[in-house]
Amino acid sequence: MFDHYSVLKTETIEKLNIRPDGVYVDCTLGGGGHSKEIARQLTSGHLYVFDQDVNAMESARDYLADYASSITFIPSNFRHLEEELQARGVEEVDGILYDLGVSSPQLDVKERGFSYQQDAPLDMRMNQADTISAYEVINEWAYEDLVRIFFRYGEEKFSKQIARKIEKQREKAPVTSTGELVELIKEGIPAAARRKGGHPAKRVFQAIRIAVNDELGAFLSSLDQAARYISLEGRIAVITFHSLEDRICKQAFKHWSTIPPLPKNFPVIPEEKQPPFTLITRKPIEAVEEELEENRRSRSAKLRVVEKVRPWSEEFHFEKGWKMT
Ligand SMILES: C[S@@+](CC[C@H](N)C(=O)[O-])C[C@H]1O[C@@H](n2cnc3c(N)ncnc32)[C@H](O)[C@@H]1O
Repeated sequence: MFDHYSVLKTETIEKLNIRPDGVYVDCTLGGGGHSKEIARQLTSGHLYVFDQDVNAMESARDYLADYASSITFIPSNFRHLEEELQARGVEEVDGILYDLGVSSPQLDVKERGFSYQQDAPLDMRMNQADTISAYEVINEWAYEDLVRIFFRYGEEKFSKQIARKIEKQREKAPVTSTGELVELIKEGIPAAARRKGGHPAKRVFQAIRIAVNDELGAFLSSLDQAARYISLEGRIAVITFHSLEDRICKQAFKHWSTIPPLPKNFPVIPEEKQPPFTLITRKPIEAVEEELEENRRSRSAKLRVVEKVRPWSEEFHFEKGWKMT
C-alpha cells in the first residue's frame, strides 16, 4: 500500500473552495491523500486525477475505492491536461491542484533509483515507460549538457568538476548505479565544501531527476492549459518543493494577475488587457510547526493559489515568454 503524507493538506483543500457539485482535477495523484479529501466533499461533482506513474495510480485506486464513482483516473503526464480532458468531454473545471515532485514511495522504493541514500540502478523515471532514464543522462549526454543541468537544475557550484569525473569514468566503463554516481559526485566536490550544505549528492540527484522527467517543461506547459481550462471563480493551487518550480509558479501567477505594460496615455484599459486572475496568496503558505514535526518534506513546501476573475485571453500566455535565469 502506498503510504504518503499529504503536504499542506488542510490549507490546500480550504483554498480550493470545493463545491459539492464542482468539477476538479488533481494533476498529481500520488498516494491519493489530497484527492481523497476533495472526493469526500463531492456529491454530484466529479474529480479527474492524473499521474504518470502507473504504480502510484494502481495503489491510489484501492485507497480511493469508496469514491470510485466520483473519480476518473487518467494515467498520463499532466502536460496533456487539455487534450485528456477534452477527450472526456470536459469543457471547464472549478479547481486544479498540482503537488509537484516525487512521492515518498517513489523515493523509498530503492529500485526506482531516486535516492542517493541507497544503492540501486540509475533510473529516476516517474513514468517507467519513458525511454530516457538517469542511465542515459549520465552515460550518453555530452559533458556540456551535464554541466548545464547540474548548474541550472541543481544550482551545484562544482558542476564542471563533477561532470569531468563522470566523463573520465564512463570512458572506462558505464556508470550503472546510484552508489557509483554518489562516489563520483563526492570526488568532484572539494573536501571542505563536501562537509557543508547537506548530503553532497543532493543537488546533482535533484538535477538529474528534473532532467529525466522534464519536470519544468511539463509544469510550464501545463500551467497555461490550466489557466485556460479553469472556470470563472475557479482556483489553481500549486505546491512546490524547490526554488525553480516555485519561481515558475510565482512568475506565472504574477503574469496572469498583472496589467501588461500599456502605451503611455492609454485612455482606458481594454477588456483583453485586464488580468484574468487574482492572487489568493500574496505570500506562499508554508507548513506550520505541527506539520513540520510530522513530515520532513514539508519543510521546503510552498503553496500558491490564484482565482480566475475574467475570461482568459492569449495575451496572458506565460510559457512563451518564460526564460530560465
Ligand atoms: C508529491 S506526489 C503527490 C502526492 C499527493 N498529492 C498525495 O496527497 O498523496 C507527486 C506525484 O505526481 C506525479 N507527477 C509528477 N510530475 C508529473 C507529471 N508531469 N504528470 C503526471 N504526474 C506527475 C508523481 O508521479 C507523483 O506520484
